[in-house]
Amino acid sequence: MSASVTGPLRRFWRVLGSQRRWMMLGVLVSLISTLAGIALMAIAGHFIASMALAGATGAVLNYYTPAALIRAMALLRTGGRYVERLVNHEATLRVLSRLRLWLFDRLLPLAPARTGFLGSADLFSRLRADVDRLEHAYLGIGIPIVVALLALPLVLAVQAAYAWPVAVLTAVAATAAAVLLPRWLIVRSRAPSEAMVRDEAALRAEVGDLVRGAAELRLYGADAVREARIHALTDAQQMRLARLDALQERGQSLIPLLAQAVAAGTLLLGAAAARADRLAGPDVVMLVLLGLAAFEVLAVLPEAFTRWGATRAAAARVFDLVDAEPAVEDPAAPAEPPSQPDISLRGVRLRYAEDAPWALDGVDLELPFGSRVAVTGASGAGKSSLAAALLRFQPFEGGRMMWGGRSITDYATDDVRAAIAVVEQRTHLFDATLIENLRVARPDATRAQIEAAVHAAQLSECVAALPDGYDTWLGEGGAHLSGGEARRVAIARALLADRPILLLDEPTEGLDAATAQSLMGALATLAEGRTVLLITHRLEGLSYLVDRRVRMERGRIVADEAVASVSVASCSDRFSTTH
Ligand SMILES: Nc1ncnc2c1ncn2[C@@H]1O[C@H](COP(=O)(O)OP(=O)(O)OP(=O)(O)O)[C@@H](O)[C@H]1O
Repeated sequence: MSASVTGPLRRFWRVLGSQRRWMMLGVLVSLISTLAGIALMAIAGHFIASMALAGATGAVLNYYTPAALIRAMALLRTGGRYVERLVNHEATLRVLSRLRLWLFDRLLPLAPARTGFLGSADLFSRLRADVDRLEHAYLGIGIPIVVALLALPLVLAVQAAYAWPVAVLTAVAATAAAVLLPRWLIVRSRAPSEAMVRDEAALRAEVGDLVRGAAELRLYGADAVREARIHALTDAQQMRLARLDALQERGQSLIPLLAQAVAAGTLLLGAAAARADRLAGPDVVMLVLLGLAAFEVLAVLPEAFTRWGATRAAAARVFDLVDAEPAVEDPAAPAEPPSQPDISLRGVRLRYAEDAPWALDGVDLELPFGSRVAVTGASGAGKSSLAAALLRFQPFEGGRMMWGGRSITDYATDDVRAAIAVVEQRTHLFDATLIENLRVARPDATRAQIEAAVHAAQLSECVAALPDGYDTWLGEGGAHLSGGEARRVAIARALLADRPILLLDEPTEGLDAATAQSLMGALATLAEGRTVLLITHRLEGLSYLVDRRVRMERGRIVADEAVASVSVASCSDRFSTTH
């Protein structure tokens, strides 16, 4: 089979690592039980024919040996099937967990710069549906094909030992069933299978969008258009499924035809050999049954090969994803993180594609440890790009960026990120309990540390009002919290993480003026003793956090000025005065 047909699947095999041992054990047990089934049929046929012949001729027959063999094969087949289930169940679970962990390990360094181009639906589809398909490759494709390829030569060898023309006949028909038919099926099923895998993600995205945007669509009367698109995609998928089913059925109906032809041919050849005294009557029966049993093993191949195209497409999509290079690579020997992360940018340039305009076009900025600077500017000025460069999510191309007196490129990206706490407008809250959401920032935080952070973020009252306190489930995206409360959770996280640099990206955007005002104390407490980099369109209402302001325009810093200090009672001050 050509490399383009097997390539992604071969790579998938290599990814499985030590789990391959379980898969090979599964194949071995399946092979044993399959061979036991074939032998059972052949020996039983031989035995019954011999008994009939002995009855007719009055000859003496040793039936102890065949009877014992039949019993042994029956036990081996039944026991084998049972063990096969157990081993293959274990192997499938191991394959799935190995694949998911492998995929997550490779995806994490790519986020967000390299995974952002995929919609969440597409990413989810690759993580779920494509990996599920690969998991089924083992049971649905691997086992049937490998067992058929290993069992067939053994059947042929036994046939050849009795009558080589019968073995040749079976081999020719088996080649048609095991090589030509699969080739035809793979070629014919490739286009619909690949389209099916691709459209699955599109369908998921459409349905997700329809559900999330249902109110908007209804309001503007646009739901019919969306529904029509979903219907069209569903119909196309149904048609492809029907095409694949028809192909599989056509393939499957050919196998019994070939089996019958082999049985008839074997009978003719066997009868001729029996007449010439080269073969006994019961041997002919055994050969016919051996041929039929061999074709039973081949009968599952059409299904396996029609699945091949979709599985190969799924493997290709998964590899496509993980083969993306991380946007920023770690150095081979990262430097030790500095004790004091002073930041200095000189002529830093950044763009998102080779032919894209510069998002940062020669930025000079000094941020010694403890400085408190606001970066302002209109939409598209380059504020978020500055943050992305600092967080090492995006590489910068020109100039230099120093971190604690050394080039930032000398440090591992994770070490740089570990020094920065981020509070942004859209902090992600997980569909989990409040305490789990807080522990994201510090998995080993003690209860006392969590309570202190919650207190400083002025979230205590909210926690007390929640039905299960810290164990309250927050819902998808923190749906059960108000915007202000969600922002306080983000602040509590940043307090727990306790990092020297604080990056605030529009920390009060989207909140009403009163809620934004009520966050002042918590934000002021969070900012205490750290470098503060505040990214905002408007400094109004946030100037208490900074003492300097730089203004950006088209990727450059065009103004750098002091901000009159505004003092805000920090959370700790407030609490000390009220107690
Ligand atoms: N992920 C991205 N891919 C391609 N271009 C991008 C990306 N992010 C930003 N840009 C482009 O880079 C330029 C600077 O955008 P950036 O988001 O840094 O500005 P901003 O000042 O943060 O704007 P806003 O306040 O609206 O977030 C813009 O032209 C923008 O279109």
